[in-house]
Amino acid sequence: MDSQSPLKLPVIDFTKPELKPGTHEWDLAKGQVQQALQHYGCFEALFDKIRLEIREAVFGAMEELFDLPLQIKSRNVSEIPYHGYIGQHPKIPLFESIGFDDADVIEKVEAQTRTFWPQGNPSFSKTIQSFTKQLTELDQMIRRMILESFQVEKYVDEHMDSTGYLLKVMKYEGPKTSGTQVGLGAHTDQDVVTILYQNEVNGLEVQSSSGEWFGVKPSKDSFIVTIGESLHAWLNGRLKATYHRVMMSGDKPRYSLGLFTVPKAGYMIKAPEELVDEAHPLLYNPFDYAQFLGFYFSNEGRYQSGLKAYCGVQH
Ligand SMILES: O=C(O)CCC(=O)C(=O)O
Ligand SMILES: [Fe+2]
Repeated sequence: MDSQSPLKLPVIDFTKPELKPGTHEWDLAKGQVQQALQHYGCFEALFDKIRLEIREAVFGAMEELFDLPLQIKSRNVSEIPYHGYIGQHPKIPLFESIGFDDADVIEKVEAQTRTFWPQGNPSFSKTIQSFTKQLTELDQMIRRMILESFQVEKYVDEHMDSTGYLLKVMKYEGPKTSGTQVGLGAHTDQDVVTILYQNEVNGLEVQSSSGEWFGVKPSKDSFIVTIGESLHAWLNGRLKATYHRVMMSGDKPRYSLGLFTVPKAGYMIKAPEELVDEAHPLLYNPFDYAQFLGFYFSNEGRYQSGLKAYCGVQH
C-alpha cells in the first residue's frame, strides 16, 4: 500500500450542456462511469452547474459554522448515528462534522440553522441549500447512468424517490507535525452514492480493486464520486462500495462536503429480480437502511462487512 502512488483517478466530464439521456455524449459518459466504477470504485466528475460564487460561499459558511464555540455546535444532536455534531473524538481528533438532513429543502436547513443561530442565518441556510440542490443534479445523472448500465433503468423513478439527501460538512485540522496522521479511518459509506467536494487541502485516499491506495487530488471544478453499501446491495454486488480514508499532513485545515444519498426510513432495499440469477445469487435479504444503521453503529456491527452480518444470505 503506497499513499504516494502517482496513479490518477479517471476524470469524467459532466459539463456538456447536451448531456441528456439518449444522446451520444450521455452514452459515452455512461461507459466511462461504468469502467471507472468497476476498476477504481470511484471517479472525479467535472461539473460546472454550481456557480463558483456558491462553491466559494459554501467554504465561508463552513468556517463560520466550525468557528462557533463547541457548546453551540454540540447542540446539534440527531437520532441518526453520525448525523449530528461529531468532534473531539479520541480516535479521530483532527475531525469534526455536522450533518444536514434533507439539505435540499430550505425549510429543513433553516430549522437546523436555528440550533446554531437562534435568530436564523439566512445567507448560511441559503448557501447550504443551493449548493445541495444543484449537486443533486449530478447525483441523479450518475445514478441514472449506473442503472442504465445494468439494464435496470425501469427502476429509475423508484430509485430516485426512495432516497433523501444528507449534506455532511467536515473540517480536518492539519496535524501540524511532520508526517501524516489519520483524519478519518478507512471505511466504506453505507449510503447509495456519495459525492465529495473539498477546499485546496488534499487528504482523501481511495483503495482500488487491486488494493492500492490512491491519493485523490481533485481540481476546483471536480467532485469525487464514490459508491456506498446500499447501492452495492441493491445491484446485488455488481459494484463494490468504495473503501476510502482521509490522511492529513501539514498545518492547513481541510474542509470537505459530502452529499450522501440516504434511503428513506421504511423503504426496503431489495435487489431487482433482473439482477438475481444462478450466476449471481441473492447476496442480501431486503433491509431497511435506518434499521441497518442502528446495527452498524452498535458494538456488534462496527466492522467492514456490517451489511453481510446484518442481512447477508447464507449460500
Ligand atoms: O472528507 C472526505 O473527503 C471524506 C469524508 C468521508 O469519507 C465520510 O464522511 O464518509
Ligand atoms: Fe466516507
